[in-house]
Amino acid sequence: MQTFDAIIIGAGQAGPSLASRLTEAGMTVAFVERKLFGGTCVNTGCTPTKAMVASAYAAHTARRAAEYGVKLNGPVEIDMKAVIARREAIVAKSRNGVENSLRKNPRCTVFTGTASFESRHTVKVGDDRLEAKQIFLNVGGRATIPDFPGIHEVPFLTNTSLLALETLPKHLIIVGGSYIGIEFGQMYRRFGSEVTIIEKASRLVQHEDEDVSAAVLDILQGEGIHVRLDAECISLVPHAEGVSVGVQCNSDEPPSIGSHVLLAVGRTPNTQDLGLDRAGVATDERGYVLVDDQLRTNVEGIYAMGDCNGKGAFTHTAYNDFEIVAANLLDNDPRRVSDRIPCYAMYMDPPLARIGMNETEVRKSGKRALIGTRPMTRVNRAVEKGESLGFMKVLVDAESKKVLGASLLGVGCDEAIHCLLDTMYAGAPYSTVQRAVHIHPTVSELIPTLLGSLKPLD
Ligand SMILES: Cc1cc2nc3c(=O)[nH]c(=O)nc-3n(C[C@H](O)[C@H](O)[C@H](O)COP(=O)(O)OP(=O)(O)OC[C@H]3O[C@@H](n4cnc5c(N)ncnc54)[C@H](O)[C@@H]3O)c2cc1C
Ligand SMILES: NC(=O)c1ccc[n+]([C@@H]2O[C@H](COP(=O)([O-])OP(=O)(O)OC[C@H]3O[C@@H](n4cnc5c(N)ncnc54)[C@H](O)[C@@H]3O)[C@@H](O)[C@H]2O)c1
Repeated sequence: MQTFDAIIIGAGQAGPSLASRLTEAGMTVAFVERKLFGGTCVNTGCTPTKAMVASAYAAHTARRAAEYGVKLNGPVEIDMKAVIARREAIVAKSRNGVENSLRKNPRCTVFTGTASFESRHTVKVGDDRLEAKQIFLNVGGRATIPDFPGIHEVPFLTNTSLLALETLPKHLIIVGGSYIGIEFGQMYRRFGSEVTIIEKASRLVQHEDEDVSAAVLDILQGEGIHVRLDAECISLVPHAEGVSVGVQCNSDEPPSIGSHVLLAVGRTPNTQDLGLDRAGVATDERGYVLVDDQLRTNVEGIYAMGDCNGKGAFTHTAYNDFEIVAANLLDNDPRRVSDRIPCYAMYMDPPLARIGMNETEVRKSGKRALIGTRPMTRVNRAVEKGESLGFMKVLVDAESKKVLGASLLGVGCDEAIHCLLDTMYAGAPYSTVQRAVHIHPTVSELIPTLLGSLKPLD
């Protein structure tokens, strides 16, 4: 048995930073990772996809070159091997950075393998048995593999295996019309694949407002992506061209025939092989570790951070979990999950940025509110760049005058939205941003104008 002050399981977005803080505070740490340092975001999530989104954007802009008065001496061609090499160079730098910082840390001992609990304070990794009073879980999640009829008869792809594909799919069928489906769908369309997105809801990104879903659909269809909605019953059958994806059980709607199928229907937490029952750690029915507002599980000394606790599903929420745990344990600062304001972006082009409540949620809440909307065609910078698709929408509490939330779909909106987000964190009224002088020409400069257009939400 090897004894440490702490054991951290999983090198995702929270664990490595926590290892640093704990060892700086003089503690000894056993760090366990079974596969790739940096976890999902670095290896199979944010970093590789955003690197490929950048390549796809370059291809898209090159195809539009003539609109900008730029001549190309031939059609735009994609070199997938070069796209992948660029992506992998970016990923490797990040992954190696995380791994090296852990291995170089003299107070941190790295174990490679799958960790599972033997009891509340002991964990097994291969032949090693580790013991600590404090144990931190940062085990993340993986693509959900639904139990579709025929699923085991076709070679389906997930976000991980698609990244390993070196050739361009002739026709990529994507099941799931949310973040992963849309980001990959637009990217592969721009690389030259035919793409069909199949979604069971009656609209794409169903958790967004209807006008946002409609604008996203328009943009994707405008690039030649086929979208099939209300797909209630997916089935998979091998086909001479690859795979046939049935969408309905009770009607004779034709299936979609493609060369490859990507499953993008959500994530499953990596908690089933952790032996949580042997430690007595409680999970919900989907396998997410139950935690309180300071990320403590029901067992003293065991904490869960990142996607595996179901309180967030993003890199920034996983990192914030590290900050919360470190602040409570080391800084005598009672930070809490409930202090954070929901925020995220979907990296289609143009990006969709979201903070706080959307219009549907505000209406449901019954709050008296003000709403402002503006099309991106009113943003000079977007027009000058030739990228004026999308719109901005902001909601404000009619009484407190504080920003309730915003949905910004447009070029640069993933950055511009932070002036509203920071106003929310500051607890300041919307007039603070409305009166701020923003730089011309930027996308952010339309936000004061947007706030000047607020009207009662009827
Ligand atoms: C395609 C895709 C694109 C994404 N894009 C974005 C984006 O643009 N922005 C954003 O904010 N989020 C994005 N996300 C989500 C983001 O990747 C995750 O929210 C984030 O990585 C969660 O981090 P984590 O620390 O919870 O766990 P992870 O990063 O998943 O890390 C968990 C680690 O634990 C290890 N592990 C698991 N079980 C064990 C065990 N028993 N023993 C030892 N090690 C174990 C795993 O190998 C892994 O390395 C994306 C996700 C995907 C799939
Ligand atoms: N930009 C980002 O921050 C980013 C990018 C990619 C992924 N992510 C993270 O990864 C997670 C997973 O993303 P995701 O897109 O796989 O999941 P998701 O849960 O966001 O969306 C899944 C989609 O699949 C649909 N679906 C579910 N079952 C279906 C079925 N049987 N047939 C057809 N459609 C079905 C759902 O209606 C939904 O639209 C997200 O929650 C997000 O946190 C984030």
